[in-house]
Amino acid sequence: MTEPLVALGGRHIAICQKQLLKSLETGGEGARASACVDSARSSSPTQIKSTASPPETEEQSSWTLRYPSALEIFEHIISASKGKQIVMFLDYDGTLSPIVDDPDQAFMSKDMREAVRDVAAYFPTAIVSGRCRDKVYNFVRLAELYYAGSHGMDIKGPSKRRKWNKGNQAVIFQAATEFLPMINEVCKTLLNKTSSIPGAKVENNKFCISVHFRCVEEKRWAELTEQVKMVLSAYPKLKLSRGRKVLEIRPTIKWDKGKALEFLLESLGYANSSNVLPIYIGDDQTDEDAFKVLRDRGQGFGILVSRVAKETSATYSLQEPFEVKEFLRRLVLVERKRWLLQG
Ligand SMILES: O=P(O)(O)OC[C@H]1O[C@H](O[C@H]2O[C@H](CO)[C@@H](O)[C@H](O)[C@H]2O)[C@H](O)[C@@H](O)[C@@H]1O
Repeated sequence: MTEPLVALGGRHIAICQKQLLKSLETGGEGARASACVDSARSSSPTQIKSTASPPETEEQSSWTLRYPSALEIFEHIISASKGKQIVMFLDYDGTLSPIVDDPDQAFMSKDMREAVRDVAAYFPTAIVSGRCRDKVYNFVRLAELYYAGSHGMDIKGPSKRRKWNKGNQAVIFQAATEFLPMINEVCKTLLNKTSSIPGAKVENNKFCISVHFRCVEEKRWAELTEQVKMVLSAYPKLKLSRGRKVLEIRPTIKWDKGKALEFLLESLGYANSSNVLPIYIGDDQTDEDAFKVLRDRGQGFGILVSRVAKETSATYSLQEPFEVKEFLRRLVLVERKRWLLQG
């Protein structure tokens, strides 16, 4: 199992995750409870006005002790990757692009695109998103990546040739095609039922649907949730979960971002390999399925992007997309150096 590290005053100490959780029991519980209370509101602050970091609370520092910054323990990640092929999995919203009010305006920066392009030159790289695959492709626009849209239910290989693929443009996996008519029908009904709630937005993500409430007055959140639940009561084959100020509707099939990660590792020939180090970076509830898969495999690292303390199955953390970019850049620098040294 890949051993996590804890950063203490700049020093890094390998520590068993269970011991650490036990030693932090009191602080951990507090973090869990308040993370729950604050989830909808603070898991996704509407706008962050200042770039200055507020002083760290006790809760926050015990959380970063449990889930150290992937930038601080960077050298540990590098030594764990020696002799192994890193495979990079990246969520989109809140990971590569900052969270914004309008989902259609969630662009990634030019710098971030460059960082992802560089990473993909050295490591097989996949975007795993709740969005519909075409939409997330239009934001990222890199043909050398794998794309898993609709929370991993719609996977396509790179159209640009890399040494680990055959330039296969065909859709390589769709887990929920029989749900398409149902999703379209529910989408229409939801558009109609939520039209009286200002700010509500229904997004058709092909095999799933997002109902956004980021721009809805807080006093109407419950009403919107009730409307959605009412519509869904006629569709027992669809389930509801919650993301960052969004209600996510998905088929009840046993397929999620974790399954997509396993599917992609298998497609790359790493199903039972110990020579692989998968790294999954994500910020949202649906990314937890992928973090759990890595934890259960005892392989690789899940990195949660969050400014606030949250219960997670990830091993490490990063605070925001800017830090994700730094992490990707540093990985590329190290790999470039390795290649140069190998001649
Ligand atoms: O798996 P992801 O790539 O993280 O997608 C999850 C959802 O992300 C988008 O919504 C979130 O980002 C929006 C733009 O910043 C924001 O306005 C919204 O409040 C967030 O929940 C996307 O629009 C959804 O379809 C995805 O399911």
